[in-house]
Parts: sequence; C-alpha cells; structure tokens
Amino acid sequence: MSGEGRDPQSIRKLAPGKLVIASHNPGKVREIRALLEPHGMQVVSAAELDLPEPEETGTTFVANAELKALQAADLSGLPALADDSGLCVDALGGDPGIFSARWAGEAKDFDLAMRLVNEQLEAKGPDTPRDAHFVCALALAWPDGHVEWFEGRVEGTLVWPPRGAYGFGYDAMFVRDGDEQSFGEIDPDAKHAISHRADAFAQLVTAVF
Ligand SMILES: O=P(O)(O)OP(=O)(O)OP(=O)(O)OC[C@H]1O[C@@H](n2cnc3c(O)ncnc32)[C@H](O)[C@@H]1O
Ligand SMILES: [Mg+2]
Repeated sequence: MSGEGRDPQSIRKLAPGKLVIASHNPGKVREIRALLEPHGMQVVSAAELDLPEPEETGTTFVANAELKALQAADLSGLPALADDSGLCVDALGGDPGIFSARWAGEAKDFDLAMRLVNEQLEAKGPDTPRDAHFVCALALAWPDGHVEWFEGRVEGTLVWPPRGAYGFGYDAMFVRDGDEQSFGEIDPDAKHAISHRADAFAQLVTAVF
C-alpha cells in the first residue's frame, strides 16, 4: 500500500547498527525483534532506554507511527522504528481502528476490548457481516527528522468466542481469509509470515536494506 508514487531511489537506506523499537507493547516488540534480527540490526526497545510513551494525537495510523518514531529518534539519537496498528471492522465504520489500544482501557484488557467489538457487531443484528482487517503502519525515523513509512494489511473475519492463546491484542478473534485457525491459534512464526506486520515489514525490508 505504501511506497506508491515514491521513487525507490529516494528512499533512505538503514545502515547496520543500533535501532530503537519505539513501542511499549511487549507483544509487538517481540514480533519486531524477530523480523529485524535476520537483517543484522541490534535492536533496543523504548522500555530498555526508558523512553516516554507519547500521546497518540494523529488521525491516521501513519501519523501516529511517525510521531512515535520521531520522538524516539530525537531522544535517543538513534534511528527508530515505530508501529501503529489496529483492527478495522467494516460494519463498525472502521472502528476500533486507530483507537484499538484505547478500547482496552487503562488496564490494557483485551478480553474486554474483544468483547466490546463483538457486542457492537451483535447489536447490529444477526446477519451483520463480520469482515475486518488489521492495518500496520511502520515509520522509520532518523535523528535528523527524516522519515520513511510503509503500510501493510491483512483481511479476515471475526469469530466469537475468541480462540487460542498465542499472539496479543485482538488475535484470538481474527481469522485471516482462507484460513481455519485464528491468529491466536497459529504459532508466532506462522503469523510473522502472513500478518499485516509481515506485509509492512516486507515493504520496509525491500526498501531500506
Ligand atoms: O503504541 P505502542 O507503544 O507501540 O503500543 P500500543 O499497544 O499502544 O500499539 P498501538 O497504539 O499501535 O495500538 C494498536 C493496538 O491494536 C492491536 N493490534 C495491533 N496489531 C495487532 C496484532 O498483530 N494482533 C492483535 N492485535 C493487534 C493491539 O491490541 C494494539 O494494542
Ligand atoms: Mg499506542
């Protein structure tokens, strides 16, 4: 999705070395580490550097990813990669979307967030389509303020009750189109190959390494 209209020659390359993962979500940090380590990057997390969690004031996934990456690059003096992602449900007009983390409340309770999504779908009637997609925007920022961004997605359907203990967030209620198992039931390596994050990473890897 991203990169359209951008000249591949003009995309800044990432030199091997230290890279900050500008995320405070341990599930994401785990996935991003696994996706980056094969490319020779030394990954440090925002938590390890004690970086603050910025307020996500953007109105798009890309804008939020950019603000998180820019803040971490500025404070650390290192290139920084941020991920802003979420679940978009067609019948709910794209909600929870950029508010996916916020639907889980202060306690980051995703059993609650998944229940809210399901209740809102059920309130729309029994024949309401359960189509949804995950979006992942990645922003890579340098301390001089340069940013590259990429956006990936994966289409699927929401099931109820949630299934499986792998993954995080809304994984247990999401079944990718063509699959039988939810993202909560497939092991992490399998998810890395097919998820919205995998899609965005494939674009990033092609462009910046
Ligand atoms: O902002 P950071 O610190 O990275 O961590 P966060 O958890 O707040 O992350 P977001 O602001 O991007 O919110 C996205 C939410 O969408 C959900 N989400 C994103 N990717 C997901 C995935 O692969 N599987 C399940 N849920 C996902 C998850 O619950 C996240 O908390
Ligand atoms: Mg967040």
